Amino acid sequence: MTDWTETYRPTTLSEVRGNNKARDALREWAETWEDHREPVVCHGAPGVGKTSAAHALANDMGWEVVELNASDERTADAIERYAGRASRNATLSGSAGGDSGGRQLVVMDEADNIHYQYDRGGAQAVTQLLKDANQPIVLIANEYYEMSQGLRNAAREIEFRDVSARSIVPVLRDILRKEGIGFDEEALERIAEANSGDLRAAVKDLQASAEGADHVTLDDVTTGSRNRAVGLFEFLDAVLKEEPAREALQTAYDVDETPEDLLKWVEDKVGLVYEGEELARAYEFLANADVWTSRVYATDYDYSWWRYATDNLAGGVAAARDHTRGGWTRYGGAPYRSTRDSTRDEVVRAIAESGGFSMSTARLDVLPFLAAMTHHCKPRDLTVAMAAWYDLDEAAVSYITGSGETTNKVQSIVEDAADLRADAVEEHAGGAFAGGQSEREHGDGADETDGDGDGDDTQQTLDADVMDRESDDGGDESESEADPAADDDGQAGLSDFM
Ligand SMILES: Nc1ncnc2c1ncn2[C@@H]1O[C@H](COP(=O)(O)OP(=O)(O)OP(=O)(O)O)[C@@H](O)[C@H]1O
Repeated sequence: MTDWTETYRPTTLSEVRGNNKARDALREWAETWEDHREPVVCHGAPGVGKTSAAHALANDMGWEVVELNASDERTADAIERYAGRASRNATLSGSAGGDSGGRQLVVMDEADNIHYQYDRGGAQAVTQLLKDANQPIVLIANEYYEMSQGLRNAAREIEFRDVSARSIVPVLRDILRKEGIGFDEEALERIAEANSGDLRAAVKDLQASAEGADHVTLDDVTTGSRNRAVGLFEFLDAVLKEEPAREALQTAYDVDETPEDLLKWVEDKVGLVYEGEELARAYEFLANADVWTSRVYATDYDYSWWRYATDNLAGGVAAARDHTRGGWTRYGGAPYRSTRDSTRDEVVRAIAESGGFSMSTARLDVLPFLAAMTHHCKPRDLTVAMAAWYDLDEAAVSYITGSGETTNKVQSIVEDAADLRADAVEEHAGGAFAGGQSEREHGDGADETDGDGDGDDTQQTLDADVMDRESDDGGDESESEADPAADDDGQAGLSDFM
């Protein structure tokens, strides 16, 4: 059975129900876009039709749609690609056929999750790119005030309100007519009221109630079977501030995210609200949740373990709280770990590709090994060789070694690695990456390199060097002195990690 929330998305703005004022404002924004060139932000609760309206608008204008998720991709890069200068050139050259032809409507979902801290150039760069964009951009957000003030000022605001039951009923009626299914009016009213404000949830309930029926009566309607979709910030408020354990758990079930993602959010934000002992108790529940989510993978994707993860991350964390709290919390963007995860994914990919490993071998076996061997960038020459071999940037070296990304130490390692790579290219010879180690004494096997220039020598040398480390770990005092951040490196002898 097809998903009615997709099948019956309005194809034109005039079919968008329940938010006439917002709909008209959106149309006016698009029709005058050439004059003002502002982005627009459509905000409101989940399921009220923001995304549907943006797509319907594009259809009316004859614009293509490019969908971006603000929390998935490096936002500045994504905007640059689709709405920066280069994209204008490409688009204008192909837009000979009239005013609207060739335009792309960039629809950026989850704009309240834009992850500024780790994005190229941060909030200002994103805001500037939006201001200079050469394509119309619609930002979609649930929580307007979670967006930075700069971003809010840079974009026109259109608020989508909860859709009234009175406006939901005709949408449901239309769908059943198109499906050729009869209905009692009161059945539709019941569904509309039970999902107050959330059109998408109402359409879902309608489909569930009408399944297999040729006439929907009040008895077919299971009201309260699901609540309206809950946004992430509402969920965080419920767990961290407002609801007792049982209700918080129920709320967690209504968020459209996996327990893994919910765990990242709670873990990242709990410190903004909890303190002292309640924070410690909350972390215990989060650690449990982490164990349960890992068990899903350990059991070849048995997702039934997710239940226990949700119990812990929602019910448990809510129970860890000493008292309820009011007020407004600025939760900020997507969790820190998601950026760490994307760095990790890049590192794992680089290791897998150059080593010819599977991703899981690279992640589970090789990465921990490299991390242990180069802990806090010690030994330095090995760390340089590794960075050269895998072509790692500062974030990746920092991820593997545990040293701060912005320290001189990491930056100078990446620079030296770049030199090594350049030398290797120049010499067209294998073994060049091992330059940093050339003065070292290699153990058995170091000279078994094949010299065929494909870089295997480097791996051999790295391996050999690694073997040597057990008895030789003292060669980097100069680095410690040069780098104030190296104080914590005293223990980084290789033997500690073998
Ligand atoms: N006439 C209509 N007007 C608006 N939405 C409709 C209409 N008919 C059906 N729908 C359905 O209502 C739902 C509206 O959800 P939509 O995804 O647009 O909301 P949203 O506000 O963007 O939510 P989110 O913030 O979760 O992305 C869609 O699934 C759409 O199919």
